[in-house]
This record gives sequence, C-alpha cells and structure tokens, in this order.
Amino acid sequence: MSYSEAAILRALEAIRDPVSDRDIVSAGRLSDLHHAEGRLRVILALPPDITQAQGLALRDKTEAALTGLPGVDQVAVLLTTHRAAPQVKQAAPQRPDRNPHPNKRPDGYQGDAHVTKTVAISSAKGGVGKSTVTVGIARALAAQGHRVGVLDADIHGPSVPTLLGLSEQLGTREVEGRRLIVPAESDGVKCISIGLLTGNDEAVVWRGPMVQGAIARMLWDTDWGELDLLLIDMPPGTGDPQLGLAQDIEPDGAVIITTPQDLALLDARKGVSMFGKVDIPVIGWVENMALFTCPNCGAEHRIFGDGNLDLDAPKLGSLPLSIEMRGTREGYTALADALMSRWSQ
Ligand SMILES: Nc1ncnc2c1ncn2[C@@H]1O[C@H](COP(=O)(O)OP(=O)(O)OP(=O)(O)O)[C@@H](O)[C@H]1O
Repeated sequence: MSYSEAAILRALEAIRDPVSDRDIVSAGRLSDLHHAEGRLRVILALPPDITQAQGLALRDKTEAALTGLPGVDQVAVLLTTHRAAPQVKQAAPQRPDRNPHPNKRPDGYQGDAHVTKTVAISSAKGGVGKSTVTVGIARALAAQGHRVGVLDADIHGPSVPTLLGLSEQLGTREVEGRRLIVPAESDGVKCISIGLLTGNDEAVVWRGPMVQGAIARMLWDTDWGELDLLLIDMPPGTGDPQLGLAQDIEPDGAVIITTPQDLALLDARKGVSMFGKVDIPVIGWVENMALFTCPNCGAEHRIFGDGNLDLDAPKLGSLPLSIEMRGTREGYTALADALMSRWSQ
C-alpha cells in the first residue's frame, strides 16, 4: 500500500494541542516528518510550558493516530522542546543546579534504567578524531566482554553508524506499555544515531534546542537492555549547546579527546572547565594523532607537537597518527582498560 502524506497530515490535524487548543499542525508542533520503507518518524516540538503528562499523552495520541495508515508499518514519535539556550556566565559564583531544564529526565522515562555508567566523549573542536576514538574504545570494551552502547549525539555529523558499518533505519518495540527505539548492533556494540532515525540530510537542518531535546529523548526512549557502559559521542565544541546537552543527559563522567596542537590544547582546557561548571567529573583525556611512525624508515615524528599537555584531569592514553588505524588497536584496548579502571578508583 502506498504512503500518503496527505493522509498523515489529516490524521495529525485531528489531534488537539493541549496548550493552544488548536490542532497540532496549525499550532506549529510538527517539526519534522520522515518516511522510508514503511517507517514513519515524526518529531513534535513542544513548548516549554507543556507538562510532562501532556507531552506523553500527545505522543501516544500521535502514534495511535498514525499507526495503520496506508504505507505505514512502524511509527516513531520523538518529542523535543523549544526553549532558549542556557546562559552561562564565565565567573558564576555558584554552579548551576544539575539539570534544571525542560528536557529533564521525566519520571516515566526508564529506557536507560539498566545502563550502569554513561560517559560523554567530548572534543572542543571538530576533526580531532572524537567519533573514531569513541567507536574504537567501544569495540575494545565489547571485545573484553563488556556490554557497551554508543549514542551518537554529534547530530550535524553523525559518523558513528558509518564507523560501525551500520546503515539500517532503526525500528521500535513496545516495552512495558512504552514504545522504545531498538538500537542497531555491530561487533557487540549497540548504537543509536540520528543518522539511523531520520537520514543525515534531515538531521542537519535541525536547530539547537530541538537537537538537544531530540538527543535527550533518544537516550531515554531507547531499549538499551543491560549495559555496563554507554558512550555518548557529543557534538564538538564547548559552547552553550554542548553545556545544555551535558546538563540534560547528566553523564556520570566525561572524556575529552584532543590532538597535541597548541590550539586544540587550549580548547581542551575549555572542555574541562565546561564540565566543571555543571559538576560532571572529567574522567580523563585522550591524546589522539600523537606519534607518527614513518612506514619506510621507521622514524617516529610528533607531527602535532610534543604532547606535554597540562590539563586538569588525568591522561588516559595516547593514540598514534595511523593512516591505516591498525597501529591504534592496542591503543584502544589500553584506553578501554584505563577508562574502566577509573570507575573502580
Ligand atoms: N589516530 C588517527 N590517525 C589517523 N587518522 C585519524 C585518527 N583519528 C581520527 N582520524 C581521522 O580523522 C578524521 C576525523 O575523525 P572523526 O570524524 O573521528 O573526528 P571527530 O572529532 O569526531 O570530528 P567531528 O567532531 O567534526 O565529527 C577521520 O578521517 C578519521 O579517520
């Protein structure tokens, strides 16, 4: 049966928005709609003053209204919240409260209840290898028998699925009366990425607060099962969007990836300070692309600097600049060990 956008819009127009009392389409709640191979994803952008119960009821109504429409086999409705980015004062006398945001983990959301630890993997600038290192550590942890997942929160460049060789769109399943996203899996690593929910083309047009809300929901609305560790590949940067996201998802700790360049190092310090502002411990930092070994003569070069970085957090390890990435496998195992041992200290 072929899919009809008109039928979907009609079904959505029949749903009342609890805040404005208009239908949800004319009230501007529909922020994104994507259909592929029978799977329909709808993003509803909610106003900050909507209550948790109203938001959940609206989501359930929307799912019910769309389920069974022609050409629609599966429906996933994600909620995001429109709100201003949090204001961060440089020299705030007190740390802000943990998670004072509308995206706060709602009481009814237990999707990550079986996740033992969550770790935000962060970099102050793009291109330092954050996603590559996240996936490398995740694979090493899985190979050691740990139950591990990766949440790809780098919404403007969701590269984790590619690194894990995943391309299938994600499905959903009903768990204890709630519809949860089912993570994809590769090499024993569970993965959720916006790239597997909407396709990369749509993801890039999302705006900051919507992105933040969508990531938080992805974390809570996923059937992770039992996990020892969930690694969250954060969007690069140390600005308000990253800070707000860190407050929303409340990781147990953060790891900062940097290269040994002076500029990257300065930025990495900003990363340490950003997590400090929201009381999230920086477990350590990783120096990526440190040493290059010439494949012809075997000489070793520190192309990006000498690596004497003085950050206010322990160094978990170094990874070489390795074009084939083969030389970094042992490095990832060492990093996985360092990460796990930090939790036991
Ligand atoms: N140790 C390394 N040696 C050689 N190349 C590397 C290494 N680490 C990462 N790269 C390469 O650097 C590029 C950027 O890596 P990656 O996408 O992981 O960075 P990123 O920090 O996640 O970027 P962004 O935040 O912009 O998404 C990729 O082509 C990756 O293969």
